[in-house]
Amino acid sequence: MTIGVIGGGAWGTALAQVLAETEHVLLWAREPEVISGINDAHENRDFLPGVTLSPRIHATGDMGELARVSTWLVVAPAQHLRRVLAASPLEHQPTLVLCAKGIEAGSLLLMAEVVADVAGADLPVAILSGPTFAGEVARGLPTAVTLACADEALGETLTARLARPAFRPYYSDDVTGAEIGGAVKNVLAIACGVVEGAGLGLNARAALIARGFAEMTRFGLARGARAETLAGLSGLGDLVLTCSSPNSRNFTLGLGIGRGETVADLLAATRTVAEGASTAPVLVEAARAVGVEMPIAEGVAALLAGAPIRETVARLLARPLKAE
Ligand SMILES: NC(=O)c1ccc[n+]([C@@H]2O[C@H](COP(=O)([O-])OP(=O)(O)OC[C@H]3O[C@@H](n4cnc5c(N)ncnc54)[C@H](O)[C@@H]3O)[C@@H](O)[C@H]2O)c1
Ligand SMILES: O=P(O)(O)OC[C@H](O)CO
Repeated sequence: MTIGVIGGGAWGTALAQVLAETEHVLLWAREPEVISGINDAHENRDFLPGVTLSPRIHATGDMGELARVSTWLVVAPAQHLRRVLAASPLEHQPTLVLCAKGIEAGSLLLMAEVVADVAGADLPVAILSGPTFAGEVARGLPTAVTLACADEALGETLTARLARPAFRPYYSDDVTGAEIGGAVKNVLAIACGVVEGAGLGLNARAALIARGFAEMTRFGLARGARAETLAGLSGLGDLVLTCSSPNSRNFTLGLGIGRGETVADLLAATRTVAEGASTAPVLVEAARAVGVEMPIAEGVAALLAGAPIRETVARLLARPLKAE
């Protein structure tokens, strides 16, 4: 085995498939049926059905096996990252490439900050983020991502290591910017889904994307991100993708809310994760903590808590007029 992946959801499986073009991949998954499906039938029917997986991917439920490889792509959902890492053999000092998009509830920490909290700041960490629907990546369709790492030499090594003919990472040293773009776009995708589901029109969706991007930028700058990172693949690139397609789980959650379904029913009906649902209230709290206004994110958090759509939209439109 040459490289590890933690998390056998759609994204962990798609990344394993891309890496397996040239490497042997050890994939840790939680679900016994995912492990046996990958090893015996070369398919992850639960989270990425319809894709024949490389025989170079070996799935395991034993975290201890990860000690055999020194680089791990960590693809557990944001709210589970801390617990999953705490159970892993971190004492072997692996290099971690973090692939979840979110902010931890309670601590308000970004993913790299969670790692520093769990394992100490010395562990080498990078962020992989960008416009990446798992199904497209797994099918080998052209995709570009941001690979952010504060250590330039390591970042460039990882960029070269993860690149494949149709999978193109761009290096950045702005870890915070890459993290914030990915976390915030999920919340805005829910808003765009609501607009679609409630039939509020394409003008409204374009306004949400543009004003949502302004919110992302204000929050990012306040947290030390750079504007050009937020305007790149991991920010604006992913925002445009996720806000314009029902292939997005976050957009689809919003679509259901917009059509009048309850959030509880929508979340109960799926095993897949819509990170924006847990990120929205956390983002609102994190923005308040740095004195940044995020009215769209607040609207999404209110809708997720059960506020009526009509009132939430009216509140957004009634805000004082201001300069763009
Ligand atoms: N699917 C994509 O297209 C895509 C693309 C880029 C980034 N991401 C990000 O990758 C992360 C993982 O998403 P995904 O799409 O692979 O997941 P998924 O929705 O396909 O599957 C859910 C995942 O959550 C895991 N899970 C559920 N309960 C858990 C628990 N208690 N502890 C640990 N893990 C648990 C499951 O094992 C499974 O791996 C998310 O942060 C997501 O935003 C996803
Ligand atoms: O399906 P979503 O909404 O989780 O989006 C998947 C990826 O993050 C798109 O880049």
